[in-house]
Amino acid sequence: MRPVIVVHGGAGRIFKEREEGCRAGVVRAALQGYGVLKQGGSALDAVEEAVRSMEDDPHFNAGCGSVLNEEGEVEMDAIIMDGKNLASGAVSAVKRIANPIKLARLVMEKTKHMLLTDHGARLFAQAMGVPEIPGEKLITERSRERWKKNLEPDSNPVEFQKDLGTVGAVAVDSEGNVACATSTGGLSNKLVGRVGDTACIGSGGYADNSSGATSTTGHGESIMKVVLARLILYHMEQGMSPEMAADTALEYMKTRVGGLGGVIVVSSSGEWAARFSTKQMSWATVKDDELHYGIYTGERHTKSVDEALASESEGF
Ligand SMILES: CC(C)C[C@H](NC(=O)C[C@H](N)C(=O)O)C(=O)O
Repeated sequence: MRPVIVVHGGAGRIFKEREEGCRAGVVRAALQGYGVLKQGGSALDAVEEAVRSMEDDPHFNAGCGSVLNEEGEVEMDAIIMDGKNLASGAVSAVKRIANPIKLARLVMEKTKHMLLTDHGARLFAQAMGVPEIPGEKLITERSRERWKKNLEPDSNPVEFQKDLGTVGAVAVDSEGNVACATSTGGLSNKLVGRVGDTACIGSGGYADNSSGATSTTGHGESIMKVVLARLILYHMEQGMSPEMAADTALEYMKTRVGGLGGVIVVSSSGEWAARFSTKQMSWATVKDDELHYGIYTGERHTKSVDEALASESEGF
């Protein structure tokens, strides 16, 4: 089996100033995840690495760069899932850690549970020796400015949720195992304690070797209503291609509950798709040593991995 990785850096509107940073960020994440797969690493290791890379990148709404809740704090959700045995781990409303995706993986591997939240997740992180960092380290100038602007009485709630950047990855490895990972700061100026789709199995992501893996982004409450990630895999089980399944599920979410979003999909046989009903979604994929990436509908750049790695080391 030839390995494949697909990543996204969030759906919605991406403002011009952030476009290049997003393209570079998803490309870097895809190349890093692919590097893991090429060295014989598992799909699980690859999606964790790709998501970790984007959590560390302040251009995205995950880890450093997360949006703030109504009280001006970062609260993050993340999930990881192994298509081999349907094991998964998630955390919700976690604060003051650099990489929620790593904590989600620890929940999967070191507990009998699947989702830990807030205070309990914090105790678990301490027990696992995950360092606590000052909350300010996760807050960028951009997210602070956005939060302040959203608090103004004449602010427009539609503008609140533009240009965010949730992150996710799906992969299939050389043994044919699939995995997914998703991480987010959620929605801007959300209520304290709001948990979105990202932490919820079947909504923010799902992975099953018998069909494939998917990671989602978009309006979380809509994604949860239609259980978007699992819905896509259901359509694939019924015989649809990843692209058709993604489009059908996104269309259903739009017509049934008026929600917009984006998804990345890989099938166990290595077919992939990156589809969205929003204006934009940053995405990148590597298959057969070829990198593809884009942001707008119909935009697709292609480079060989060698060429991409060379421009990476020159600073992209
Ligand atoms: C408004 C949307 C289109 C922007 C998108 N947000 C999420 O994916 C949030 C995540 N699903 C949640 O609800 O917690 C983004 O961050 O790019």
